[in-house]
Amino acid sequence: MADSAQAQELVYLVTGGCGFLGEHVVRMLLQQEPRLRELRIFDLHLGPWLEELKTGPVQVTAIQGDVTQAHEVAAAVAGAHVVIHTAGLVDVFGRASPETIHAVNVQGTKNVIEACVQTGTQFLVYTSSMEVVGPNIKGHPFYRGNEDTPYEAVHRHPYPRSKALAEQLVLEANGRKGLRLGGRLFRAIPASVEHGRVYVGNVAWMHVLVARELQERAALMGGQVYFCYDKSPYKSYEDFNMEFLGPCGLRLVGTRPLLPYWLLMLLAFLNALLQWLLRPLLLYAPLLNPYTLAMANTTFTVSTDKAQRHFGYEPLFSWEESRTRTVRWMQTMDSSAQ
Ligand SMILES: NC(=O)c1ccc[n+]([C@@H]2O[C@H](COP(=O)([O-])OP(=O)(O)OC[C@H]3O[C@@H](n4cnc5c(N)ncnc54)[C@H](O)[C@@H]3O)[C@@H](O)[C@H]2O)c1
Ligand SMILES: C[C@@H](CO)CCC[C@@H](C)[C@H]1CC[C@H]2[C@@H]3[C@H](O)C=C4C[C@@H](O)CC[C@]4(C)[C@H]3CC[C@]12C
Repeated sequence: MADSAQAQELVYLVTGGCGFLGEHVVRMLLQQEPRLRELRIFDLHLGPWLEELKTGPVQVTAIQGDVTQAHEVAAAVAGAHVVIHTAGLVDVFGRASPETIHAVNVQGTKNVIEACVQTGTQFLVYTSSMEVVGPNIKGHPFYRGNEDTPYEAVHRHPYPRSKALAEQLVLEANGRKGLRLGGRLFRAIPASVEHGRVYVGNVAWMHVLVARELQERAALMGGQVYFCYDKSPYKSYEDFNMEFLGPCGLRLVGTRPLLPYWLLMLLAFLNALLQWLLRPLLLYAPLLNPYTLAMANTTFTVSTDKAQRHFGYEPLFSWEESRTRTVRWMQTMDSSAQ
């Protein structure tokens, strides 16, 4: 728990607070934000683990709600000093309709912004996504770029489109008055295709830090975009995954893709066709579709220190700690699944 020497007077709201990132943000706030008086956790699905948080000095308020419902959002936001908006629908597999993705990611964000404006919450931190930038539909690589690197962001897929629209809304609102195994995997992606990954604990820490520093440095930080980053190595999507799957007993076969790209693309399109044909009967949402294959085969990594320069961000977890914690998390997930 955070040091209680400082006055506890702040009310934080975390939307999507029971999600993968949201839970880390919630726990990080309780550990790292000494000024916290109340922590509101707003989510469509509340987790049972929230109960264990209610024994500490900070008032933890669980709110079951839907960001697409403006009145529910307004009620949750009212009186909060800071809102960290992570609630979102992450779907590149075709599980949800484009309309649903838009309703949650765009309209939901609109509702959060309007609630902040209407109830006078000055500080809003929004969790965007690398896909707001790319890879674009032309497959242009983004090689170790930063927030200022020019890149033609062109999207047709519902998820990146929704994230780009939502991010734009947030930026436009800035300044508004009145916001295991022993298996083998067969390489399918060239090892040379770098993909950016960041440990969730460092992403959560960056959210907490930016929310705190934004209150003191609004002139500098307001309206800014910050890439999340840490010391995670630059690797292909599959090689990076092996950092965690290897210790769990899996092995990646092949130094080069075992199947030619055209065959993977054919399989991806067959999956998309099957998804379309089966939709009236059942939800078929495989990992491999034209969009995910293009994502996995397009170099997209960042190299920046903007967050360090603007608000002193340094990753809280080293690469070694991040890897150890992730492997441990995977092993607990595997044992609970058995
Ligand atoms: N996981 C990633 O790799 C990644 C990378 C970049 C950005 N993001 C962004 O981070 C945010 C969190 O992603 P995550 O990986 O934790 O996903 P997640 O699915 O684990 O968490 C999302 C949370 O939002 C909640 N939610 C969904 N719809 C809601 C609604 N209508 N009303 C209220 N709550 C709702 C879900 O119940 C869930 O708890 C998202 O905005 C996502 O776009 C995720
Ligand atoms: C072709 C397969 C052989 O192994 C590999 C398919 C991998 C894909 C399922 C993933 C490749 C890139 C991933 C996405 C990327 O890491 C960034 C994302 C942004 C974030 O906002 C949400 C998750 C995701 C879209 C992520 C999803 C999984 C991939 C497409």
